[in-house]
Amino acid sequence: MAAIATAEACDSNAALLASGDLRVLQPIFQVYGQCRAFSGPIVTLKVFEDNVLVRELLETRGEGRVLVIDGGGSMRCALVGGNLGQLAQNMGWAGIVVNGCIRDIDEINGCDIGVRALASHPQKSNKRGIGEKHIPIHIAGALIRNGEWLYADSDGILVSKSELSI
Ligand SMILES: O=C([O-])CC(=O)C(=O)O
Repeated sequence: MAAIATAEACDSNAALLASGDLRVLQPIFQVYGQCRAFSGPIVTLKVFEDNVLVRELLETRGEGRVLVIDGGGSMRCALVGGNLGQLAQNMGWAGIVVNGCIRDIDEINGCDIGVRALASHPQKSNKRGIGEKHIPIHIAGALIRNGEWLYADSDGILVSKSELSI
């Protein structure tokens, strides 16, 4: 997929930024995974210290989409680890953005996907299966809706109401 540079996208889409159709996530994320730049349609998920639904979604075909998880910013456990990173790669997801923590960082850094998360944490999450898929979420100062587009590179992360053209 042709990469769109986030800085260039901001410079050339001032009207979209002003209207809110293009949003810049606050720079709170650490960079993990082999793909420093990635983009795709967004699948949203809201959970709290429970990653059963994360696995459920990553077991479906990614088709170049990006899973964006609102984990409530919890610093008490990891929502994604090496197994789920490998699963995401194998199922064709472009990347995962986590408002929360991840673990098995060395394994995740070997996966051919892009990953952003707040931090690493060695402890696994609960396995109750509680959460909501495909709902609007609010992370890093931005509202994110299922089906919108995400663009991430070394400069930051953008969310766009529709696909951006170069
Ligand atoms: O299963 C989990 O809770 C997450 C994990 O450690 C992995 O994906 O390897």
